[in-house]
Amino acid sequence: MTAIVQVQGLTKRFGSVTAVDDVSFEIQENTITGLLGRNGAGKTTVMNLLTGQDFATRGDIRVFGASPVENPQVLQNLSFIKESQKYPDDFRPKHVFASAPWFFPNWDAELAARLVDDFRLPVDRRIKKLSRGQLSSVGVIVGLASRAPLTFFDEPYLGLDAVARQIFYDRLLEDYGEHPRTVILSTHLIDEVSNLLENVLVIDQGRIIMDQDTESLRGSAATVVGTRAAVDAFVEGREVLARDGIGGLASVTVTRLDDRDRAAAASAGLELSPVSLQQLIVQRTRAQITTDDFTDQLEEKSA
Ligand SMILES: Nc1ncnc2c1ncn2[C@@H]1O[C@H](COP(=O)(O)OP(=O)(O)OP(=O)(O)O)[C@@H](O)[C@H]1O
Repeated sequence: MTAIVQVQGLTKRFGSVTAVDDVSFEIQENTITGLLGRNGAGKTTVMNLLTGQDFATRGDIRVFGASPVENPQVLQNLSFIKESQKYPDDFRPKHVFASAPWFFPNWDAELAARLVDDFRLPVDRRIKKLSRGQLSSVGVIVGLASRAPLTFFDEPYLGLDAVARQIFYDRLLEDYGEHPRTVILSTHLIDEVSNLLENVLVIDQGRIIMDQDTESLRGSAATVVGTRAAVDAFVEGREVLARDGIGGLASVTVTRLDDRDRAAAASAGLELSPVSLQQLIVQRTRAQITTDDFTDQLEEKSA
């Protein structure tokens, strides 16, 4: 495995706001990674830093082994698709696609044409007149057809309808299968993309709170359902991510169940159900907040 992105002790401050707080991580070549987190968590800031669009306050970033800042060798291998992309005033989608080969050496015009059909994009209409979803599809087409060795999608599909989003996921997977590359995707639609993602990086308040492959993450927790007494007895002493219940029934999400635990749950008459990636991330993010609050309170008390 080759690390395409290597980040060490990265911090970005905007005045008194610490948007990225001393984070370190790596992203391996030819993988699809989800950069996930709540609003304002720091995702766009991380992407801006990795693509050389902003300067770090502190820390080290290596992309293809070098700093991305003003580095054409690195930048020509990147494609960064973001919601706030600006185009010249009189540009139409056909102008975007015609100029793309200048920026992207691997540009595939045939793929772009196929995607234009898939998304039913009016290529002759001025960009300013496009609907929200049509504008997003311009970005998605550029991101896919550019076939950049390292592609960033930052919330690429605002306004895209469910059919168009599914087309994006399907085409990304197909094309990635034929032309492997490294993709970093930031999104709030975690369950929709969960089958796409091989790794997840979860950022919260500027810190990485999860850096894991999706497979092991999925297997890391399960929800135990049954009578309250049996569930309580089973989960005692375990790490609990979430609790729910009604009347005499309880539903508790716990981590790290091995085969023996699963057999014990079955013989206690309990049901185990898998936890979706979205549930897991929401629960872990909440657990982190609670732990942070608790630590803050302790620090305040001891001050
Ligand atoms: N130029 C700036 N000046 C001041 N604060 C900023 C600036 N850019 C970002 N921030 C702050 O940094 C934090 C991280 O912002 P960022 O845009 O990276 O979050 P995000 O995870 O992409 O959020 P969202 O999911 O809402 O798009 C936020 O608190 C934001 O308000």
